[in-house]
Amino acid sequence: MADPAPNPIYVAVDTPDLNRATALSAALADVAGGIKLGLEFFTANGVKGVHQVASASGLPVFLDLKFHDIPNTVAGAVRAACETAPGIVNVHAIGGRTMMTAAAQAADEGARIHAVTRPLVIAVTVLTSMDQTDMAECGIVRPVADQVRELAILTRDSGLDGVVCSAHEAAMIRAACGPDFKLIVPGVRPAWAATDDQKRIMTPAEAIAAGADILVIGRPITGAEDPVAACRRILAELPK
Ligand SMILES: O=c1ccn([C@@H]2O[C@H](COP(=O)(O)O)[C@@H](O)[C@H]2O)c(=O)[nH]1
Repeated sequence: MADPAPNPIYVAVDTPDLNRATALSAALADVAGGIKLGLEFFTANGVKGVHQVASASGLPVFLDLKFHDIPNTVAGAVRAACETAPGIVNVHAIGGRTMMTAAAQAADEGARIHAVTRPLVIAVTVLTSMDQTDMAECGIVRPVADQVRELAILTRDSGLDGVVCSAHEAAMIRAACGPDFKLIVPGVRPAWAATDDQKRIMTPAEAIAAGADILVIGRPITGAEDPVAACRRILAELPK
């Protein structure tokens, strides 16, 4: 019999509170596919905090620090991040080809230095909290989808493993970058959840149908009265 599809839900545990993050991650161990730790958690708790959450849940960790700096600095950050044994690390695609290539090479080196499995290296295209108006204010006036497409192709050509994008661009990137290119999709909102600051959103079922490999979902789960029940409810909404 074929292996069942992996649980695609990575819960964004966005809190500076190590005890809360640890308890939440442990509670979600049976209903989530992974834990996503970002800037808020890492700034407060660092490498030790990541180890604590990872061992509490036993789930893979997406270390979402979105590095964007000169190539040498990003490479050093990716090498250092490997100490946390993350399943996924990421950079901003807008940092360009040389920076992304350096990040990919640094993941090889970091995995060797820290004797861990090499993490996937992913690039953020355009943040899901931004729409056409936000982009225009930053001087980017072409359609968001065109910007995302060009950055996704640059990411693939730089040797990275995939991108962070909204579900709106998932099918287009899948067609442009191929079946093995990982599509990690935040900005996911069940019909019953608030939109918050996300602008390019889709429901979990729509995002999977569009081709997402991983759904990053935070507040609809972590802000719920019963986060485990909320995660289960989302899981039940996904196509079987
Ligand atoms: O384009 C992006 C890239 C990263 N994120 C991160 O995903 C989660 C989403 O949390 P919600 O509470 O479900 O909105 C959050 O940690 C962001 O930093 C993103 O939203 N969009």
